[in-house]
Amino acid sequence: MSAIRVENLTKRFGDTVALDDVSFEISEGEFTIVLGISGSGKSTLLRCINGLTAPTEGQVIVDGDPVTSHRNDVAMVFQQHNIIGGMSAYSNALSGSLGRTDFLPSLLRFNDREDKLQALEALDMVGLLDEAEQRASQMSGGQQQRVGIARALVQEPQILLADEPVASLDPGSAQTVMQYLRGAAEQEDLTTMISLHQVNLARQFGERFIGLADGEIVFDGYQDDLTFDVIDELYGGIDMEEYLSGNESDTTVA
Ligand SMILES: Nc1ncnc2c1ncn2[C@@H]1O[C@H](COP(=O)(O)OP(=O)(O)OP(=O)(O)O)[C@@H](O)[C@H]1O
Repeated sequence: MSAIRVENLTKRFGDTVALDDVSFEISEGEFTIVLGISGSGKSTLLRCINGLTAPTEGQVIVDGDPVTSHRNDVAMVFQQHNIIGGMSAYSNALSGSLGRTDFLPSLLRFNDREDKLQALEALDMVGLLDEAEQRASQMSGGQQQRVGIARALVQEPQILLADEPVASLDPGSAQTVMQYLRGAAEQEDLTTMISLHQVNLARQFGERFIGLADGEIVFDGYQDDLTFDVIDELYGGIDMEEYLSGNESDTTVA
């Protein structure tokens, strides 16, 4: 059974067609990167998959069930780190356990030893165990994003979505965050979908790629199929000379 099945998904915002009859299936454990220029529909697609946005037509099936609202087994990491600056990295990670159960029971679970261990394990997985006590607001953008990933992991998702998780980071931090994301996804055997602006990072870390343009799928394939011609078609103005010269870390295209 596919982990995610998107069936004839269309999303309109007034006259704007953000997604236009999009269909694909993602197998369990696949690490997929969604590519496309700004406005191509990447965020809308991810938001429909985790139930934050309701489709106009079509549906998303997760683990055999149609998505009708937000699901706790689908975790999302956002571009803006969405963590609480005044709390420690550890407390932020631990708060991921709140989404797992109803509010009151989850509050009572807040002190569960198991949850605490899990928060520490998740911080370890993103390389921040030594910084567990540090206040999130005092951490770098990349570290804060890793805290966000740790919190998502504590949620115990089956599916991990990340909407441009490294868009606001410098190239080095972006690389590090992607390394931890891929590593955690592999370790936890998560089905993962990430939207990215950076083609170089996509090629480096992606397994499967879905390319969107004007809300339609224009590419769906694996590493070997993602040729420069495909990238050029997706992004048009990308500076391929710079890309091929190895100065890839700044190849942000949208
Ligand atoms: N809540 C909304 N209300 C109105 N229009 C929207 C809304 N959300 C998205 N859109 C429009 O839908 C289209 C797709 O937007 P979306 O954010 O999904 O693209 P994207 O590829 O994620 O872009 P970016 O990379 O800039 O985040 C755009 O034209 C956008 O303006």
